Amino acid sequence: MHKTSDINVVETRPLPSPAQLLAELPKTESQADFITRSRDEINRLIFTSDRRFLLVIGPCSIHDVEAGRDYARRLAKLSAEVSDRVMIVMRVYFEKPRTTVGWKGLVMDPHLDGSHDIAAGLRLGRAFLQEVLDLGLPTATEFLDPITPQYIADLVCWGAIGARTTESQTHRQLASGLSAPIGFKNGTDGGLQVAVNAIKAASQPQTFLGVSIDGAASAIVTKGNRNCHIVLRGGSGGPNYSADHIAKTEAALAKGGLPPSIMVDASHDNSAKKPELQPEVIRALLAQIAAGNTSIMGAMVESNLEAGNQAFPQPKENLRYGVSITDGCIGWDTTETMVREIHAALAPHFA
Ligand SMILES: O=C[C@H](O)[C@H](O)COP(=O)(O)O
Ligand SMILES: C=C(OP(=O)(O)O)C(=O)O
Repeated sequence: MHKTSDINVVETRPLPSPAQLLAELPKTESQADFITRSRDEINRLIFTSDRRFLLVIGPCSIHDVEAGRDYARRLAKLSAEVSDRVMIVMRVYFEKPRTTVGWKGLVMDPHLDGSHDIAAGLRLGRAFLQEVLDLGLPTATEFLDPITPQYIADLVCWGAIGARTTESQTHRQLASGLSAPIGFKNGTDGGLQVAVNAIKAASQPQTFLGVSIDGAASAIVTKGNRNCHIVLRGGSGGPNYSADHIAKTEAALAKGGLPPSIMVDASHDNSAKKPELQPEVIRALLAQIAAGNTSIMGAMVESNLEAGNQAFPQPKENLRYGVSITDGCIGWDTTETMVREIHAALAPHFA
């Protein structure tokens, strides 16, 4: 008989079940309290008239947990300094969507050598999220693989569905069952409607295929996640954070029956992938807020210990410490200056 399946499959490697990993690295009671409080606070900033600014900031991806730890410690201090007006949430991104191919993140390839030791990646990711939470920093991540959330989503305070997957039914269904607030990026072509449709789909009950906490193939039945919003990240036609773009986004949200709540990603196509332009994007947003805008509730910034990025793959021993191996970031000095600038600019709203 002709073989008709697994023709292109080389190997199927068993993974621990989500329950096994959760038992190995259990969440503490204080982490659970902190996650719940952080999610509530994020939802207040997204959906109420609370004027604190939600800033999702951190490396494009975590590839070296030692550098990630160093970054998180610095960010925790900075966060405490500005917390009366700015709520800082750290980007702890472990899964990278690729335009074609490339390193897919710490969960998929933790040893950075193409060995794709996913079990080790999930373990490393879960442990690192706990370290960040223990520093008093809420965590943000992108959900890409539909099974990964079972292993880590209980430790995530805010999640993103990326520009390449906002239109995917699989990701909308997934978001409908997630417990954290979720930001849907606009499409890579700049299209807003895909994000509006995604927010609507994710808010509804859904049934889809997934794995249970014990790792068994299951039908997952969700209630719908009502805590979703749009993230503007620019597109192939250019940036989309100008007052005119914000007004168009407000109109698209209103037409979809959604509240006017917008996060702007200062990176990606909003800075033409030139990381050093991110502070200018943030300044433009602050100017709109100063002029009376109330729909811009927060921003996203890609920041690391050192500015820029470095080529990858390359031998691990040649990698420069604290430099992104995915998209370019602003460095720590610029980060501090920019965050303090946001804090100062918001003073009039808290007088
Ligand atoms: O944020 C990261 C990247 O923009 C995203 O993963 C796509 O990367 P790529 O176009 O280099 O594959
Ligand atoms: C991949 C990312 O963004 P986008 O989906 O907007 O390209 C990201 O924020 O890391």
